[in-house]
Amino acid sequence: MSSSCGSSCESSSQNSSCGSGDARLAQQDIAITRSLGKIKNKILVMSGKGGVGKSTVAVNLALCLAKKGHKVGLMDVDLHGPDVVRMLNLTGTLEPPANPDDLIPPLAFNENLKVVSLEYMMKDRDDAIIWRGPLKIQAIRQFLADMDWGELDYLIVDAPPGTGDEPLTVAQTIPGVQAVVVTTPQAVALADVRKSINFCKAVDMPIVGVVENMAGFVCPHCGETVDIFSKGGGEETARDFDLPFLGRVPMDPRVVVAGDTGTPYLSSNEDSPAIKAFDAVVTAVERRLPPGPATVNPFAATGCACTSGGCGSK
Ligand SMILES: Nc1ncnc2c1ncn2[C@@H]1O[C@H](COP(=O)(O)OP(=O)(O)OP(=O)(O)O)[C@@H](O)[C@H]1O
Repeated sequence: MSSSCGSSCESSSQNSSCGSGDARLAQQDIAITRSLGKIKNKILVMSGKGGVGKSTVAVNLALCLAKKGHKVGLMDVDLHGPDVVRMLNLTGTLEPPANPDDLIPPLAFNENLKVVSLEYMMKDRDDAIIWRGPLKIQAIRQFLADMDWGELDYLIVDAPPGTGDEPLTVAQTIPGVQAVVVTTPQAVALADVRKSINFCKAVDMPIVGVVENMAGFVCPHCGETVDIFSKGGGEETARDFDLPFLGRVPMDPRVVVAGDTGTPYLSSNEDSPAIKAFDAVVTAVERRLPPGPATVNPFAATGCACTSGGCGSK
């Protein structure tokens, strides 16, 4: 990647003490704005707690939007557990451009979906990244500056759980980014999701809405729903914070198999409760963030970005 400051800056932070640090950051900000300039909607998928299905939601959100004909980018900034490449069974590598000053084209999953993962920075898939915050921040910024996304309706960013360096960097670096918050319905996850919501408020990142994942298991034999992780907590939290509830996705063993084998469930044409649920979530996202001109804060002017006018949310 075309870093302009060489290795002496590698351990620098956003507030670098390197003599040319401020100028370099300003230059990088310009590069990021240019790289993301033709993207209408940027969505950070985040969760308070690990393992609630954030990457699954990010991947399926991207796939479903692409399936509906939108131009979509998917970026995995989970340095410690990048799963997107595996979930999509992407085998290619990022090719450096012929001219080092040119931007790097992301991998194409299909004609509507482009993908980039920080996993491509690792020599070996099983290598562990052992980096402190400043390096992570710099890596994400560099990736944002160097990618050639072109025109997109949606850029979906998958960040690690919690409110650490990665989501913070995304929130502070990507202009107009908005959050989709994923949770499971049980109390321990909900306690953490409230932190995520408060994080969004603190960094002034609008929230598109809350998704409740793993919301009940539909028995394939009798069709009865078993609420393994309790019920309705995500919707209740959304209501408590006056946020749109985007929908609930049930547990489905096929989602696990799909993620493990890299054969995305959403690209199948099955008519299952999980697929219908993902579809409903995507429709809710499309309604709140139409693939038209970008809006920086859809909640600021009218209190509600819902184009149907019927959601009742603030
Ligand atoms: N609706 C679902 N039904 C069944 N399994 C699911 C569902 N959603 C996610 N999973 C499974 O749960 C596991 C964790 O999901 P995922 O990796 O998406 O979570 P995460 O929140 O991104 O995790 P991490 O904290 O590691 O980033 C995966 O095996 C995934 O296939």
